[in-house]
Amino acid sequence: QGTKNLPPGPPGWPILGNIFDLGIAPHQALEELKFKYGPVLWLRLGSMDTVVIQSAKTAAELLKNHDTSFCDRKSLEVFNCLNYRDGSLAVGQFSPYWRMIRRLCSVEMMTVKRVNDTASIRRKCILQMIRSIEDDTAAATARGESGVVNLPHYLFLMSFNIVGNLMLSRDVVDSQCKEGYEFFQAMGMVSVWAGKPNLADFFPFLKWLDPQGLKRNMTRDMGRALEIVEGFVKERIEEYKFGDKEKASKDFLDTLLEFEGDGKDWHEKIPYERLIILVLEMFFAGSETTSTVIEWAMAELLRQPEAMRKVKEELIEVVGENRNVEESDIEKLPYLQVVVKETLRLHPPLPLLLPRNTIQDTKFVGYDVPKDTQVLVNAWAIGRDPDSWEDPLSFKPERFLGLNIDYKGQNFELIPFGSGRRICVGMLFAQRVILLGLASLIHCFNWELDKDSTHETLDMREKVGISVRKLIPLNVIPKRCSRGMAG
Ligand code: HEM
Repeated sequence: QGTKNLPPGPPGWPILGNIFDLGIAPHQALEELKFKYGPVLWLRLGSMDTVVIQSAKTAAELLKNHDTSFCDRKSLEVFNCLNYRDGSLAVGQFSPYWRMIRRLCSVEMMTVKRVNDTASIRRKCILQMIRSIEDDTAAATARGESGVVNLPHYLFLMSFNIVGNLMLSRDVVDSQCKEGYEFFQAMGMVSVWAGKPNLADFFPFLKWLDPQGLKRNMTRDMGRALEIVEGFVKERIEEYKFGDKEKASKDFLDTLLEFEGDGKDWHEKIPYERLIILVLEMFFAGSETTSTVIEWAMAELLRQPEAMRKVKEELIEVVGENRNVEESDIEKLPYLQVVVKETLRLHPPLPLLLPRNTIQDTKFVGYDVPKDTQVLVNAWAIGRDPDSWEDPLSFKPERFLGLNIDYKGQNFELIPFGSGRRICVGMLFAQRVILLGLASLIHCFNWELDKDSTHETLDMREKVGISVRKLIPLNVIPKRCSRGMAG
């Protein structure tokens, strides 16, 4: 790199560079390196230059003061199949198309009004989840079994269905929707292929060889998922033609289909192929991330019976026992809110956010960062940084009471949704689903751990994939307690 003043980092191997420094849980391995090299780290991953940012102060510098230089994305090689990247908002390049979609999301689809107007969708899907948990537990008990449920399974179905209703106004995973199950399966596999480390990301000369077969598998499964979404889109276009469907309100698909240009960055309709990619992407971006947070929150609360008791008491006081929790109750549930903040601090589902890429040579906190460098922000390490947090590894929701720190991209010690131009577009939706989902689970049931664990021994190890989940899915026994949820 000639005379450039690059950030410090560990020496690398010839050709391979620092690939082995990443280990199986890169966010954890990178945090270790921070203690030796400081909060701005330089790595060479094969032929990919990488900068890692690991403190609140440097993250603020990057995402507030240098966001323009770092607002491009570095995309994984598996997303280069089926022209996915061209249509994508999340891994798409910083371009007029990206600006147009981003603006459409912020101004039309993800506004506070739209989020408020879709409260009934979240309510319906969360009630469906509660009912399935109840029915399955009753059936298991009737068979003489213990009634243990695999909580993440129900959570994932619930959040997947919420996205389906927001995007397409339909229960995608439903016995009435025959393609739904196949779509659900295909999307599960898309997450698997996207979550596996791929040698072709580090060595571009391996791209055409696809040595692990990841791109081949992705092409098959994403291809199937796109075909199914295309079927849904065609159905909608037919409905428009015959005008046979009265809809109370527009969904995401209507907004995309009706769009005809913004007079600024885009002057035509959204190309059909890209529109399908965008719909699919919302399932990908919005399901596992959201459900994972609820699972971690439940696991933390089951380890701390005192905190669980406080959430429950607050719910009984505000909601009572004879009706369901509503979104309008949430603002009166301060303890629930801090439980969610504390969960997002310790368990951001995307610990390294989504990789950025530099669009130009940039001087950053005294270092030179060349054009086309991958930039990772370790939100996981920042959330556990002793310089920002007292007793950082303990789950203590109380720390947030009376503290004006939120996760909306202004406080850089807590950035699970990122910050700046590329901050998560689904943040408001996710926040509502997490709060209402968690509140409803705790309001309706008393939860016990299965016989293999106690609150002291519950396994909290992480599994790294497209998001970071619990290695051992949370298996719990629900005991029905509230009389709400009947309707
Ligand atoms: C707990 C739930 C979620 C978490 C933690 C999360 C986190 C993130 C993060 C860290 C980013 C990258 C931010 C950056 O680069 O600064 C992101 C981007 C994005 N998220 Fe989320 N997300 C969640 C839920 C959702 C939901 C529900 C949706 C949509 C329905 C969504 C859609 C997106 C999209 C489209 C982007 C790309 C934005 C862009 O590149 O311009 N996310 N999310």
